[in-house]
Amino acid sequence: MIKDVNHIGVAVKSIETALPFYTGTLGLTFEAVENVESQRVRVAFIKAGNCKIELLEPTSPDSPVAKFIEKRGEGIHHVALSVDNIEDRIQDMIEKGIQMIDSTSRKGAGGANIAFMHPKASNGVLVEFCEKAAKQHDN
Ligand SMILES: C[C@@H](C(=O)O)C(=O)SCCNC(=O)CCNC(=O)[C@H](O)C(C)(C)COP(=O)(O)OP(=O)(O)OC[C@H]1O[C@@H](n2cnc3c(N)ncnc32)[C@H](O)[C@@H]1OP(=O)(O)O
Ligand SMILES: [Co+2]
Repeated sequence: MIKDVNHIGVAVKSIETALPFYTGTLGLTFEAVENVESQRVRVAFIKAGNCKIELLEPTSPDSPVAKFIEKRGEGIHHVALSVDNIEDRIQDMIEKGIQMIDSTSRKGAGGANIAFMHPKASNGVLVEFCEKAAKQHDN
């Protein structure tokens, strides 16, 4: 089942430069920063009620986020939806003819299982399915 919006990914050139706007100007709470090697990004999570903003800073020039910034500049990169049973959700999409970038889940930030849908399949929006690691609590 698709439950709610887990986070909004925002591509930034530098977390250090971008963070003060979210924490200082907007007054939101910084949660954690983490290197996600498999995606070649450093991420910072900022709590916004029940949702999060995920700042994505590329750690390699050929990473998806670096390519995105080069083509489109900084900005909203993806919408992550919380799901139960991610492998079933992926299969369901594939059966419905939706182009998934990941046909099985990968490890994302905080040990979550994640999978991306191609933006061409979802009106130009990169959608991430996100299944929380067993240890994580709800938000
Ligand atoms: C840490 C983790 C977590 O939350 O736990 C994360 O979020 S990691 C977040 C970072 N990881 C990822 O994004 C992994 C999944 N993404 C990818 O595999 C890639 O970025 C693709 C989405 C397949 C695009 O790669 P590709 O090499 O095809 O690049 P490309 O520049 O040629 O893009 C092909 C077409 O997709 C569009 N496109 C590219 N990135 C897009 C995005 N974020 N949102 C909407 N459209 C996008 C391009 O403008 C282009 O459209 P036109 O053809 O019209 O010009
Ligand atoms: Co994400």
